[in-house]
Amino acid sequence: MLECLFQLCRHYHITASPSTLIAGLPLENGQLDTPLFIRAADRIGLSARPLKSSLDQLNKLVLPAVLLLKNNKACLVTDISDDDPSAKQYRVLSTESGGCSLVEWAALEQEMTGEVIFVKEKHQYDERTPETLNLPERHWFWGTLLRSRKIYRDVIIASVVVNLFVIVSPLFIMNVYDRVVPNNATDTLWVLAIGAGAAYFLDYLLKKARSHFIDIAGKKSDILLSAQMFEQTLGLQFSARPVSVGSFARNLQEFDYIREFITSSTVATLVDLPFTLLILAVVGLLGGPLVFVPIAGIVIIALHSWFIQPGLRAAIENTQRSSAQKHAALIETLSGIEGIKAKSAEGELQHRWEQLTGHIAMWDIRTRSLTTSAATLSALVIQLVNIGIVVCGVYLIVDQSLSMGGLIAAVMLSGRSLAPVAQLSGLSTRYYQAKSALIALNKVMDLPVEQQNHNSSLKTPDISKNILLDRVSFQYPKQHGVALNNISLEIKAGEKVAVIGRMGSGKSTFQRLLMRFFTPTAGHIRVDGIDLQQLSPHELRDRIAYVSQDTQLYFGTIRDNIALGAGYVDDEKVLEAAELCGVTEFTNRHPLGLQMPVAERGSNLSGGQRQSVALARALLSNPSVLLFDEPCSAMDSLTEYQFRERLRELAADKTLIMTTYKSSMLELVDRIIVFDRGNLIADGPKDKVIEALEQGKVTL
Ligand SMILES: Nc1ncnc2c1ncn2[C@@H]1O[C@H](COP(=O)(O)OP(=O)(O)OP(=O)(O)O)[C@@H](O)[C@H]1O
Repeated sequence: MLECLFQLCRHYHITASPSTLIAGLPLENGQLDTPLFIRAADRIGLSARPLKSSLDQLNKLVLPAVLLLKNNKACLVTDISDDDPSAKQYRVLSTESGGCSLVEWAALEQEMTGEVIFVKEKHQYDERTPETLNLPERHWFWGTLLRSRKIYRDVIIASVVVNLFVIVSPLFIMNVYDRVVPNNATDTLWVLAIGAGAAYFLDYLLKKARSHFIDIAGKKSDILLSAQMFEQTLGLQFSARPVSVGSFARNLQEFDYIREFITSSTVATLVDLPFTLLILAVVGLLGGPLVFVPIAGIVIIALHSWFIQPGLRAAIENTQRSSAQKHAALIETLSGIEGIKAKSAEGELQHRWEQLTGHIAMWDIRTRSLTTSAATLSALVIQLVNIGIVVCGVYLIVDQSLSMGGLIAAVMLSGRSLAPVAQLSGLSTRYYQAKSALIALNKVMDLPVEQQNHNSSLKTPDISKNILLDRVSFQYPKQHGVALNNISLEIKAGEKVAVIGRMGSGKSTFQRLLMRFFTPTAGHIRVDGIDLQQLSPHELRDRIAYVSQDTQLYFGTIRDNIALGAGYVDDEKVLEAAELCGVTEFTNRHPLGLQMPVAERGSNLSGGQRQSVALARALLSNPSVLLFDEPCSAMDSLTEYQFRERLRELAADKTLIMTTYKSSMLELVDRIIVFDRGNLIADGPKDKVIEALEQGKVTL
């Protein structure tokens, strides 16, 4: 299917490579399925719709279409030739050569599964036709909820009927008191009872169906929204990365409040709220002026809810902010526990933790006390309204303007009219929690991501070509001073270069810019004459073996960690990379070999072992550029020696750019670049630069 999508790109003249098309998608075994195909197509401006269709139903006007074939295969049909009506032929784009072939009806029909994905280009306006009415863009949250609008429409219809049934019971009781009892009409009683019973049974079914539908809509939105949020988190530009991982994670977790808000109880209360007016109208019809008693009750509850709003808002805001702070402290402590223990700083952190917990508890209690006060007041008001209705009703009965049955019906109905209003305070708590969570998430969703348009990047040229830095400067966001200052240099294909300099001189920053983790604040980086910004970051990174100073390993096995991001790879290739980087030195001693478990962040491995796994991972895809930041800093001298010798062979036909403090590693390079405080202070053949350093002509 990926190949069909790639062919569709060619068909519609969209520039995108296969790796850009699937970048960031949750593929299973490296394959696209129908939902993922639709997602991938949507990102490049194509609209894809899967339908069940037979080959005969396929009309050439709706082509191109992707035909799903047996054995998980697919083909792209671009035309139907019906010159000869007895033998229709289908023009199928060949995925290998990009050429076309004509396939007979019978051959295709035999292979088809019956599912066809119709694909068309979404219309794109260009800058010559600017927007005039500034129509709102589809919001990530509301737009997703809108997708379930049909379900919510059914929920509203069910709610109307459910609320109509609310008046059944009071009317039944009224008729029993006013007509059945005075006339001993037991037959009528049974007719009424059966009618009311049937109505209640229907009411039960509708309520069940309503909550089921609300849950389905909520679940659907939940899955879509969570996927969008995670995609956004993974795609964030490095420059927009949150200051605190812990509080960022907490903000994402607050999505739970939104989830709660869009599920059953809240939505049902919200939908029931307007029907209070209908029930009040029935009370008015039955009891005339009696209706003013529940209205007074509603006004008191609503006013109380309104008065507590500012306090509630403040309490919820403070609870959520302090929870984010607490979460940030927890993550920071857990990730740096060794340093804390080494300095016996547990007490300090414990103090900070307890202070935060106390602060959260204080605001939590405030939220609860406000919500409870509203709930208690509502319960009191409902009781008082009942008494009020009975007292006023008796006067009306004495006045003969109300029947006994009418009074009982009015008491029952007024209780029902107050029920949704009584939930207002609980509703507003959930509303503010969801609103605050939505604001925090809106900020996350507005952060810039690396690749907004998956079809706007150029296909990455072979980056084994020259890499040129043209007056490149870079300053980290919210930092004083530049990390790199006006750097111009060219690294030729196949060159072996060491980047050296004192700590903080900009060596790692230089590599991060080459990886496009950050964009230069001035100047340009070009690969084969093309600005790095025009290239797809995913493709670019696929072609560079990058190993950073902080080796990152993930929970799983050594094999999982080596094959990370590579999709399906042969065991042989994994073993080859593992041997090359010295991983087998320690996995061979383990009973599980390459299946040896790795704890989170690789905490069960030594620094050197982590480094060798990271190197094996980088070298697995046989890239054309090797970009290493202190590759052997944590290795013992024997492992380093063995790695160096193997790297010498491996890097023979590749470009090697390596930062190092180890003079032994300089054996691998021909050229040395020296940085100092972000400036390029020396660049030349290895021997000359070393000589200049020794003679003090270049000082670090
Ligand atoms: N993520 C970051 N955010 C803000 N500033 C940073 C960041 N990373 C590095 N810096 C700053 O940029 C400058 C260059 O750092 P860089 O990591 O490139 O140095 P380096 O030469 O690799 O140092 P070392 O040899 O110690 O790793 C330093 O002043 C550092 O404080």
